[in-house]
Amino acid sequence: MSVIENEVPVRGTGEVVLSLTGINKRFGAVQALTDVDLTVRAGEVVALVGDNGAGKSTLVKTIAGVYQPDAGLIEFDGVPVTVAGPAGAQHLGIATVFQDLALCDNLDVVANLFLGKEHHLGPVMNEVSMEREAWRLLRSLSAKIPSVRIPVAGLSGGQRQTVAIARSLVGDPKVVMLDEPTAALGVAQTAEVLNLVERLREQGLAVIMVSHNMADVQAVSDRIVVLRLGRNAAEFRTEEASTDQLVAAITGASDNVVAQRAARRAGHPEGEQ
Ligand SMILES: Nc1ncnc2c1ncn2[C@@H]1O[C@H](COP(=O)(O)OP(=O)(O)OP(=O)(O)O)[C@@H](O)[C@H]1O
Repeated sequence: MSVIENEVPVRGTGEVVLSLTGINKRFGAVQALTDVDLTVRAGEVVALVGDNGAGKSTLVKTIAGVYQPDAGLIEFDGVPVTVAGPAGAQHLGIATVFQDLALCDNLDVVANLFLGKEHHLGPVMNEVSMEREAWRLLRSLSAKIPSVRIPVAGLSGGQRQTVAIARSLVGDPKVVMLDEPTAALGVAQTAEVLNLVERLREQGLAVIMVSHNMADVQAVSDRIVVLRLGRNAAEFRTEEASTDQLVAAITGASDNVVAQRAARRAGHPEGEQ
């Protein structure tokens, strides 16, 4: 098995890649999202947090093209876009790793990575090219996968998450959304997955990570966006947010001076209050 050099494309960091303004989404009588704003830059990890029912999944699915917003603006690379279905999201360069990972247990790592996007050489699949690309992707994530020719059923939870994240990189996206990537993982595997998130940031990707785990969020994100009852409740620079402040913002006990100041500070340059 050949291992080629680790070519990792690094994009310009700091530019706004994805921007959502005033997003609204209603399901029948339920107003799931009300005037939600979200911005993600290249080389930035934004954690999306909130209690059950806060609207995180609805927002992720709206960005992923699964739902169409009732109102609001989505801009990708500064251009207003309509994310017309999951294929439209993929075409724009928005990849999503959903919680169920949607891996085919009986297929090997290579087959899972390129499911539906197989490389062809004339009428036959180009296994050599796919295997080479599989190793390149896994190495770009510093992933610990022993072989790309074993069925994913034999992999650990962390390795399965690794394969799902590597698969999201096929097609060279600019935005990667991770829905609860460490749910149900042990301590070591969680650390492994958080390392992958760091690698995504290093590659200049804009990363949105949904998580209930405040320790994970604080370990790996640059910014934390809190949703509550379908609205923006607070936003923090991660290094400025204490766990107490986060919990207060999530639960709604944030209508106190400390959390409001933190939220204001996150939205303004230093010294500008
Ligand atoms: N397809 C749907 N049909 C009807 N209501 C929905 C649908 N999807 C979400 N909702 C409702 O929208 C609101 C937001 O739900 P959402 O799943 O986005 O929250 P969440 O923050 O992801 O919660 P969790 O952490 O439990 O996954 C909830 O009141 C939910 O019941």
